[in-house]
Amino acid sequence: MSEIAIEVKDLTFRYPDTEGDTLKDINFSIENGEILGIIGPTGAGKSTLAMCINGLVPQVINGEMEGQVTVRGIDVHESNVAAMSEHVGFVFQEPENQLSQMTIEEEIAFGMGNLGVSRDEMLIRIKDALAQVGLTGFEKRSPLALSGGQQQRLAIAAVLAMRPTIMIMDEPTSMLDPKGKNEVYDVLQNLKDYGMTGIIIDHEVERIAAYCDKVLVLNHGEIQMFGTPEEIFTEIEELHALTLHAPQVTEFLAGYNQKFNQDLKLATTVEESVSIFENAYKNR
Ligand SMILES: Nc1ncnc2c1ncn2[C@@H]1O[C@H](COP(=O)(O)OP(=O)(O)OP(=O)(O)O)[C@@H](O)[C@H]1O
Repeated sequence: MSEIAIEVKDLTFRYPDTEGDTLKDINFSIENGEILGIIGPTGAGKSTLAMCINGLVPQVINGEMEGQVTVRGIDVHESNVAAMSEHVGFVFQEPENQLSQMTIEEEIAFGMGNLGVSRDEMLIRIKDALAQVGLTGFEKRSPLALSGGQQQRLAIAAVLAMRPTIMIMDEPTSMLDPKGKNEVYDVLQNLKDYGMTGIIIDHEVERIAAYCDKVLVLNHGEIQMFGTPEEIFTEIEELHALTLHAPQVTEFLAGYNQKFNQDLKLATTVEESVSIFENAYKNR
C-alpha cells in the first residue's frame, strides 16, 4: 500500500489584522509519488496553503493557525523551516528572485552549504541535479545568461540538490513563454518518473490535467473540489461557477455534446479526445 506523503487535517489559518480566515477547515492527503495540482481564483489562498506545508506559514509569515500538517509523518509545526527544507523543496514564481550566485554550480551549491553537505558530495549532487533538469554542461555559466525557462529549471535544480522528497512549485511557469512552460513541465514529469511527490500551483489547466494525479480546487480559502483531473475537469458548470474553466478540449466536447445532443465522454487531453472521436465515428 502507498504511504501518505502529506496530510492536512482541519487546517484553518488567519493572517494578523485581517478579517476572516484565509484557509478554512482544509482536509486532504496525497500519497508518495503523486503530483497534486492546486487551482483556484486569485486570492483563494493557494500560496498560503503551499506555505503551510513547508512551515513558512506560520513560522516565518505569521498568523493564527489551527489544525495539523504532517509531511512524511513529521508534524510540520513541531519542526522548523530549515529542517523541513530537507524534506520539502519550494520553487517560486519568479526565477530571478531565487538566484543570487555568479555561476550555475555555485547557485546549486549555495543551498547545500546551509545543510552542511561535504564538498565531494556537493559535486555529485550538482552533477545529478543538472542532469535532472537538462542543464548538464552549463556549470560555469552565469545564471543571468539563461532563458527564463532555463533559470526556472536552475532554481528547481538548486532545490533538488538538497534532496527533498517533496517538491512544491508556486506558479513556476507564469513568467515564462510557452517553450519555458513546457521545459518546466518536462522537469516535473521527470521528477514524477523518479517517484518524487509534488505540488504545483498553476492556472494552466491543460498542463495540470496532463501531468497531475490529483487536483485540488480552492475558493475563498475552502476546498471546493478534490479528485482526479478527470473527476474535476468534467464538472464544467461547477468550474464556471467558480470563474474557472476546464481544458479547452474538454470545454469543446461539452459544447459539442450540448449542441448536437451527443454524449461523448468528456476527455481532458487532446490524445484521449482524438481516440474518443475516432471510436465514435469510425463505423459511420
Ligand atoms: N502576508 C499577508 N498578510 C495578510 N494577508 C495576506 C498575506 N499574504 C496573503 N494575504 C491575503 O490572503 C489571501 C490569500 O492569498 P494567497 O496569496 O494565498 O492567494 P492565492 O490563491 O495564491 O492568490 P494568487 O493566485 O493571486 O497568487 C489574499 O486575500 C491575500 O491578500
